[in-house]
Amino acid sequence: MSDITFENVSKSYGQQQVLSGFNLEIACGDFLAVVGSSGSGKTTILKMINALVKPDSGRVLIAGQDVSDMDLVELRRSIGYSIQGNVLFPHLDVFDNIAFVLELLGKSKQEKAETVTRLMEMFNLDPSLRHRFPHQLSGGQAQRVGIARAYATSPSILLMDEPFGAVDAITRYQLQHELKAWHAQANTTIVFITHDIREALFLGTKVLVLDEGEIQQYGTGEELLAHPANQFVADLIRMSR
Ligand SMILES: Nc1ncnc2c1ncn2[C@@H]1O[C@H](COP(=O)(O)OP(=O)(O)OP(=O)(O)O)[C@@H](O)[C@H]1O
Repeated sequence: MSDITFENVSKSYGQQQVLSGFNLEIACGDFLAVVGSSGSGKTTILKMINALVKPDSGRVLIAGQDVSDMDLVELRRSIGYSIQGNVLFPHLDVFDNIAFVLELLGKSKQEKAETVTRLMEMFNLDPSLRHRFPHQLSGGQAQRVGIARAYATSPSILLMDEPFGAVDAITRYQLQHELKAWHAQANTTIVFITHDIREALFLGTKVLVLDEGEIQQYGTGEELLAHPANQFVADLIRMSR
């Protein structure tokens, strides 16, 4: 497991400043749910952790090491990345989608088979789905395959950008419960982006409320519910009821 630190990070896209002097400490093994309005900088923060976006100034550290000094292949291997919607390779079946990175790493046939079997069990995918193609899966199954693929190398950090945004309410509910139960017994730090404060409060061991690149509140769900730091957080929580 690794802790993640943002140290005085600033980021602009052209004229638009998204983050300015941003500081954040994410502890090992936490499930951090980041919630905030559209355009508040959530995805920018997430992508800085796996160096898809680079800060203009300041540093992002994983276990004390600046990500910009790390080997990109190593870095991305140690960080799983799961995003919303249709992310599977359409021409590969479930097995090959999940085994994709293992194949790149040159793992043996047996190792791939064992890992895929374990991951399918872990993420509640029936073995009969092994040779289905993405278009033959339900939205929930496809999302589970996407998460299994992101977790194929047993990364110590899993980044999830609205992974349940594209599925129906019942599937979303199931996936939320499965993910929460799985995290409770996994040695993985999760950073999970959502628009939904209810989802954030349910899943997060910590919740970060963001607005226009500024942290409005950072604490446990209980802390947010009992002591909203400002009107923005109070309004957000009112919406969840
Ligand atoms: N590559 C880019 N080029 C230019 N502007 C960008 C780029 N990426 C993001 N932005 C802008 O930066 C701001 C923050 O974007 P970001 O994706 O981090 O927000 P977000 O909170 O994840 O939004 P959403 O919830 O809508 O996905 C937005 O105004 C967005 O339009």
